[in-house]
Amino acid sequence: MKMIETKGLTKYYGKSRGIIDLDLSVEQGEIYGFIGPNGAGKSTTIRLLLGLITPSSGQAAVMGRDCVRERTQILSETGYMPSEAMFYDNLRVKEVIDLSAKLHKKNCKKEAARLYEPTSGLDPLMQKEFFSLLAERNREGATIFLSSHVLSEIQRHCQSAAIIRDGRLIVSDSVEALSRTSARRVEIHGIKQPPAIDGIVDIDCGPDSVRFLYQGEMQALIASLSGLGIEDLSISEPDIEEIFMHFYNGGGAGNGLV
Ligand SMILES: Nc1ncnc2c1ncn2[C@@H]1O[C@H](COP(=O)(O)OP(=O)(O)OP(=O)(O)O)[C@@H](O)[C@H]1O
Repeated sequence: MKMIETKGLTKYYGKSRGIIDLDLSVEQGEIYGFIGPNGAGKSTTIRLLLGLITPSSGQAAVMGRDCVRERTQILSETGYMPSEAMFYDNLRVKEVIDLSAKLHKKNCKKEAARLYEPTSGLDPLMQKEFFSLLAERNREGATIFLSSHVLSEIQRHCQSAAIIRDGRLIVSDSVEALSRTSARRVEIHGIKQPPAIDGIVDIDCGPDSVRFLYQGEMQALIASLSGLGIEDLSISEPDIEEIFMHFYNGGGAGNGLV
């Protein structure tokens, strides 16, 4: 069963854009990441899923229930923890999670779906506790929808994810597919400028080294380096933050990774 499904979901606040034409699909039992910068539309989407606001157009369903007509049932079966909950300093993470469940249902183990906007204001130890509790709830059967602007967090804890920017879906896929790229992070010591070939972005020149992202034939890169007096060379996979920054910025919906 689809735990969350939206089709063409759109919300305008007067004339200002909330989200536009959002299609999401979250399977039962997933920990699903929802990634986007500030103002992208993450909270708007969650408020729509909980039926707290009504869409301008399009549909949304949680556990097969319509988010407008069946909002009361959705609220009684879903846990929601907004990021602001973390500002109650004297509550422990577990207490906040359980409180959000108890607000709606006595036995949180039976709870079917949970929506979180969690980690602002959490110190690293609390974050660790938070994610281990989420994993525990997930093992008990809860589907988790985790909204965040921290990509590495999503990469570590989610199976699938959607990336949203300026109110629109950029891409949704398994985290593994989202992290896959042919681009490489290259660091070279002994030169001050990158080699003169195509496919080089994000150049960072040091006094005796240069770092960049390279997308292209490895042979072409190696050939371009010959005779440059290189002392050391390392080639590694870029992390998901770099992939997002350099290969999703400016892309439209449906763009695949490089
Ligand atoms: N009540 C409101 N009235 C008018 N505009 C709003 C309202 N709530 C949100 N917006 C606008 O909708 C857009 C999406 O905001 P939203 O809060 O959903 O983004 P977000 O991704 O959750 O951001 P953040 O990570 O900062 O919480 C923004 O441009 C925001 O200014």
